Amino acid sequence: MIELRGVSHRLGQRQVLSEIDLTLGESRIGVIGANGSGKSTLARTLNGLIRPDRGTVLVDGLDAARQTQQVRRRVGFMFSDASAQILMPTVAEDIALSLRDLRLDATERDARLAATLATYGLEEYADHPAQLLSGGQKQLLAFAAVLVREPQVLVCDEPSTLLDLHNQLLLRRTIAGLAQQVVLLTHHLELLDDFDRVVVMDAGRVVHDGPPPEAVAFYRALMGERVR
Ligand SMILES: Nc1ncnc2c1ncn2[C@@H]1O[C@H](COP(=O)(O)OP(=O)(O)OP(=O)(O)O)[C@@H](O)[C@H]1O
Repeated sequence: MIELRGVSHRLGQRQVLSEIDLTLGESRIGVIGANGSGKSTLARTLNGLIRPDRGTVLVDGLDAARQTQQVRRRVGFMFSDASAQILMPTVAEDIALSLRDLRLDATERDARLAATLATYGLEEYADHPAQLLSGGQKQLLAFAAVLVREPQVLVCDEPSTLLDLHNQLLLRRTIAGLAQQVVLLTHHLELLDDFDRVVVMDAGRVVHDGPPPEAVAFYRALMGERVR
């Protein structure tokens, strides 16, 4: 369970988040809104990547700004550019790096690595140069590297931006199959069809919060007004 209480944040002259109160308990939650509405900033507060100026973010009662290490074990974060998340030369090394700070014994570490490679169809690429994977495969590697840590929550910031239609469908299927709670920021509104809840942001505030069809309709109407 994630709770945001009175979360506000300024970046430069701009009030990027204003008094956000949210309790996020559903299994699949989408966050939508115009460019610059504050989605990424909000997402980054969920695992302590950004410490808000005011208010608190609690993950299972842990303060994301203070108990950051414990919160990061619970909340995995995926950035939109999968290439930027690749830190090691090969696929297996990159996934293994994610496990390093968990201090698992060698048997457990190898078992998790093997199971994760298999789950994401990356077994035959284990020793492959990670930067030479296709865009979709890099996305799968990014999923693997985050999920091998077995977080309880996965926050994905625009994971579909660079993907073709086939890989978007693959992403949708991958997300649908996850045991984790998922918070997904996206401009691909169709990814949210089967979600439990969609939060609409505008100018740093939550302006709508509800089931996907209503939330998407609200967002479309809001954007429609702006282009008139
Ligand atoms: N380091 C910074 N300094 C000043 N302003 C910033 C900084 N980082 C982001 N901003 C501003 O904060 C606002 C919110 O940005 P944020 O990335 O959270 O929006 P977003 O809703 O995720 O946008 P997008 O859909 O384009 O990814 C934007 O106006 C952005 O220009």
